[in-house]
Amino acid sequence: DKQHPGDVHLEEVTDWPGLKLHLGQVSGLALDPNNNLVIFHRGDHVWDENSFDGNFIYQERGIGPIEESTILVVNPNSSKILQSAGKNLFYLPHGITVDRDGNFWVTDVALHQVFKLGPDGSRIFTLGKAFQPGSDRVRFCQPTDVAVDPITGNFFVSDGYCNSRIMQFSPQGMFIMQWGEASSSRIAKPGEFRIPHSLALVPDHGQLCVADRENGRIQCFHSETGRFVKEIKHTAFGSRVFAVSYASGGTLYAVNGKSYYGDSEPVQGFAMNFTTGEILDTFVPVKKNFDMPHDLVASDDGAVYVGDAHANTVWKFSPSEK
Ligand SMILES: O=C(N[C@@H](O)C(=O)O)c1ccccc1
Repeated sequence: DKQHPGDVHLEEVTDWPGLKLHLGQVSGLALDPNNNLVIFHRGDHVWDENSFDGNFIYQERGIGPIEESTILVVNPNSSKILQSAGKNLFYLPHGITVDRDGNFWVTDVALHQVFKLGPDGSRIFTLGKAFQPGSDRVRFCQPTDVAVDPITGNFFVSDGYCNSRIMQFSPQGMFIMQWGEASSSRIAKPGEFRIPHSLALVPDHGQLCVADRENGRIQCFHSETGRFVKEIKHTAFGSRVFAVSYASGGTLYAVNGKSYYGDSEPVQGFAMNFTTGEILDTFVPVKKNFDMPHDLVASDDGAVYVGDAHANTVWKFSPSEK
């Protein structure tokens, strides 16, 4: 394909100024219609083992929302901050996407809500009941990501750490349909999830791909019907796949994660041929290591950005001749 022929290798842009951005836990990355990088981070808030009780109720409501800008729009080369938004709105940012009109769509796992913000960062609407986890049509449970169909304007929500479903809504936020169920046995079947963690629309194939995190696999579905199309899974993924991203041109990108029982697979980025699923390339930073790469976004010009929720860093990778 045009952007990732076999003889190209992604290498870290080691002098990218974005490495110097002062960020909290980086939970989500997106690209806006001008191909600027959008970073969603947690400022001085962290998600750790004390953040929630056994019923997924956020325990740190008293500290209030993050006061600093949680949404930064930066120049992809100079990393100059072009816009700051998302002040005093969020408690635990998670996923982000920007639609073709420049609206920001985000999830907050503490609020259990999905927000649509206008291009200026103003709140347009929210779905979900603040701080109230649930699994009906008006409540989420730690929703993880949003994807917006550029043709229909319908949007999808991956819900979530404590649910196992993908929900589809109309452009105005009316529930349309949902699919998915929890993986019950060790062998996960198609359409089952163990933390649907990240979404990637593949518009040229009419598909929505999901990072099925704890099943260590990517599942792709027909976006209009929810019908299972295929699974992409590799031994090299190890036990957890955190994020997936698709840039027009046929390449699907993903990052895996350390597993609890420390299996041997290294934590790295993957570039795959979307059609065949084969791994075309893997990539890691040059100096620092990935700690918990949490999201990634691939741009049509071949650059790939990885955000790390423990290293509090965003890395930039670009294709170079092998
Ligand atoms: O997965 C976790 N966090 C990341 O995904 C994230 O920070 O979004 C997590 C799980 C248990 C306890 C604390 C954090």
